Amino acid sequence: MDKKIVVALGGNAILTDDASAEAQQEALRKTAKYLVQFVKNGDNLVISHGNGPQVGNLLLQMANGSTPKNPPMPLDTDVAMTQGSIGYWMQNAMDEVLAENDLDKDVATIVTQVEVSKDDPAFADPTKPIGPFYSKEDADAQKAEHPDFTFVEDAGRGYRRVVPSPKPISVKEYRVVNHMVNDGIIPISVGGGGVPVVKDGNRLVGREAVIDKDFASEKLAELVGADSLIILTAVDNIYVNFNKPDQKKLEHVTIAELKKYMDEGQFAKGSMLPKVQAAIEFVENSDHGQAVVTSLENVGNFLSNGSGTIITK
Ligand SMILES: Nc1ncnc2c1ncn2[C@@H]1O[C@H](COP(=O)(O)OP(=O)(O)O)[C@@H](O)[C@H]1O
Ligand SMILES: NC(=O)OP(=O)(O)O
Repeated sequence: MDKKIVVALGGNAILTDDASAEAQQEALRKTAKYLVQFVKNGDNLVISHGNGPQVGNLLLQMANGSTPKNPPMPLDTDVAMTQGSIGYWMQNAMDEVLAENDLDKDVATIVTQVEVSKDDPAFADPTKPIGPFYSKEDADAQKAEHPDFTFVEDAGRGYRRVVPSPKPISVKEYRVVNHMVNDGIIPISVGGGGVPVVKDGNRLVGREAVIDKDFASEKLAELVGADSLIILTAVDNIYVNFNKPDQKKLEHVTIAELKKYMDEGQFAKGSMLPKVQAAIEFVENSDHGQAVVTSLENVGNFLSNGSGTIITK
């Protein structure tokens, strides 16, 4: 009750297999029905979300339709555009579900800039998958057309374009987010990991990259002094020996235990590993905070009986 919580939404909260606006809005209406349970519980929500599929699709759309007079926009601007579109869908869905539940609350999206280092080694080593999956042949054909693009095989599901993903240092608008949440408003912030910017004197200059939304959510949770960082994904729990006959669900786990499992290589790079790293960082850097990894569908159980993976000091 009355806790400040940052909830990071995974890909399945927005996009299933249909990338139309209508289908994503429908998915977000379902998501909002789960999120409203936190509001009913008396928690003060800050919502964040990913944008990997959407920002990659936007780049493709712009590449296909661009002319010299109507040029494609750079990736930092594309991240801001997806913050706007997904934020609009999300706040619209939340408004509807809050009204259905007779909850008088405002929801608003903040275009959020996230500071990164210009020297982050990630700029020279693209790792963040965006956009659609390709067959090997299609990825090779794209590479021939755009030699500067990098494609990698993504967890046995096909090939995807990858872009740099620098680590967040700070969230420019965190005080705005904090004012809003302290005033009872539900902010949607660091969407798509936030717009990557580097400091140049008084200017913040956009950089072409996509920040991991779990890391950006962690940084925001730290900066607003959240009680919990809740990472919602497609599984109810983190597992050790995931998808093996002897897989074991983690329920209450300390950061020391989680680090040991991480060192054993239990968490897949690019999927569960960043969530585990973000959870550890939040718990380590906050006085009293806990991190939770669970699914949207399990939010009710988490609130009633604490089911999910709960990470504490
Ligand atoms: N050890 C693990 N425990 C639980 N899930 C894991 C583990 N390793 C990999 N995963 C996979 O990671 C997925 C979450 O990552 P991903 O789909 O990239 O996240 P997001 O929800 O942010 O889009 C889970 O749905 C699961 O399939
Ligand atoms: N920016 C980001 O982390 O997006 P996804 O979660 O969709 O990959």
